[in-house]
Amino acid sequence: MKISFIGGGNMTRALVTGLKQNGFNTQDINVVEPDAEKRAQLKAEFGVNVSEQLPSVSASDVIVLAVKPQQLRDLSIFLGSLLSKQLVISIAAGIRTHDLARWLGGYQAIIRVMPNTPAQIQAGISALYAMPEVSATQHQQAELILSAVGKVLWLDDEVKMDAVTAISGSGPAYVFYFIEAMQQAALELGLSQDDARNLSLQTFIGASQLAMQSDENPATLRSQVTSKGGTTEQAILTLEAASVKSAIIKAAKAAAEKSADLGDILGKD
Ligand SMILES: NC(=O)C1=CN([C@@H]2O[C@H](COP(=O)(O)OP(=O)(O)OC[C@H]3O[C@@H](n4cnc5c(N)ncnc54)[C@H](O)[C@@H]3O)[C@@H](O)[C@H]2O)C=CC1
Ligand SMILES: O=C(O)[C@@H]1CCC=N1
Repeated sequence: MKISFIGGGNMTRALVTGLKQNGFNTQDINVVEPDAEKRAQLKAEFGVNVSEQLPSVSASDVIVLAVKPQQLRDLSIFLGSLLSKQLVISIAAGIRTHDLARWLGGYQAIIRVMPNTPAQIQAGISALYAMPEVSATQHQQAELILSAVGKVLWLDDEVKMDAVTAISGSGPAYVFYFIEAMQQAALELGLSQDDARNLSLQTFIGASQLAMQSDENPATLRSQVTSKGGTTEQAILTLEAASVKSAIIKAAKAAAEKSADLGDILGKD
């Protein structure tokens, strides 16, 4: 299977890293990227083919659209004439498949995907939504690519993509934000950089794995850490007083709303 990525930025790098680590032949990957420095870096780092020219994608079985949502329309209007039988995968936040199909001149072999950056260590999770016209083989092609870099779930309703974007697409940023705060606290409490990093990250990994493997819900697991009159209780009381949980919920809802807005606004053209 030959894959072309259009846009050689953060998410393409994450996907290509994961695919390479999983044994995918990078000679079968082509990246179209206007920035010469990025092209040279991608070629040197991954051994992929790179091009400045969009027509280079015609020879691929799968074309992954990995440009910013705001860049997708202009690109798609040109891309439409180059398509014959390829599967088009769009990872752009917010952009709905029927708008993309319209920009591509009525081309409907489209799967919309929301991946996330842990794909680069094959620990991603991607949600996929296929237009009804997508063939069984094309479903398998998309699943093969995305399952090489993490877990995969299919959505039956494209509307859910806004929620997925807010949770797993943007989610790594919320987790890194929390880790930043934990590390800063560790430093302010007098620990070294190394100890701050190790203690924070191993705590995140350990707690996540425990939550994954346990039958208990996170609130119960939290209560098992929280001794009455103890240290955790003081921390949780402080978090509650600062409305941290409701701020996180509000943040995710703002992300979902932004995804829907991008679809509404950019889809008008
Ligand atoms: N970064 C993330 O965590 C995630 C991003 N996404 C989506 O992936 C897409 C790309 O995001 P990033 O990689 O973060 O953005 P980015 O800005 O890092 O990469 C976009 C790349 O596209 C290139 N580009 C611009 N116009 C182009 C054109 N006409 N032809 C070819 N390449 C062109 C730019 O030079 C840039 O290198 C976005 O639509 C975003 O919504 C989806 C899931 C997660
Ligand atoms: O921030 C963004 O718009 C993209 C989509 C999900 C993660 N990054």
